Amino acid sequence: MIKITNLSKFYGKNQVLNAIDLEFEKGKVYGIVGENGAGKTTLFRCISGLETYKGDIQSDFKKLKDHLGLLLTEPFFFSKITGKEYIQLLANARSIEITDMEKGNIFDLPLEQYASTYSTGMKKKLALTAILLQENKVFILDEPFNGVDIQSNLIISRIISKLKDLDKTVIISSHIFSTLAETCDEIFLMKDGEIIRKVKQADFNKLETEMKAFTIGNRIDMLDLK
Ligand SMILES: Nc1ncnc2c1ncn2[C@@H]1O[C@H](COP(=O)(O)OP(=O)(O)OP(=O)(O)O)[C@@H](O)[C@H]1O
Repeated sequence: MIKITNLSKFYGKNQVLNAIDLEFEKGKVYGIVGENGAGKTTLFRCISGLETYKGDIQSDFKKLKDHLGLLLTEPFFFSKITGKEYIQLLANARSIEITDMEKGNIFDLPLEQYASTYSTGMKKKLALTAILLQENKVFILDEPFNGVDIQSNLIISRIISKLKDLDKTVIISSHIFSTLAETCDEIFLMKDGEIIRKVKQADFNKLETEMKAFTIGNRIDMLDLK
């Protein structure tokens, strides 16, 4: 279990997270939706220990970040590191020995190639493969479906279901509501750094309708297309 209490984050004078209270349980998949700039990535970075913050993040683990795999929206790789070396590097950080690299190569990536020369989607798939092979207990996936081909998206959906079955905690952000609705047990709606709705599976349809009405209702009249 991860319990976030009264979490706030400022960049200078700009408050980007405001008094967030959230709980994430084992064996559950959570979705975070919200417009661009709502604070999803910042929240993920705080949970992952990459940012300082005000408030409290408690977990069942002595050090949460030793059990957490974070997939960034745009993973970064140093030059002259092959896909294989990158996977090995992350495995070493958890003292895990990978005996059969090809078996773990779920997306069939060219692992002998430098990771920095991969395409956008390939980079995302490599970063995901590496955190999966780390045998983490908690996975935070920032827009995992974005920029990845259809077949790989299906694989990612299957992986998320499998992680749930393995009693892991999975937290995903996505702008594709239908994908989240198919995958998640609970969805949190963020706006301006706050969690404004916590919605269980039974009410996903209602949330989607509300979100669409809000967006279209406010914006469409402003369009003056010629
Ligand atoms: N390093 C930073 N320094 C200053 N401000 C930042 C920094 N990182 C993010 N922000 C600001 O924090 C706010 C939240 O950004 P964040 O990236 O968390 O949003 P998001 O919900 O993930 O957006 P998106 O859907 O576009 O990925 C934005 O106003 C952004 O400009």
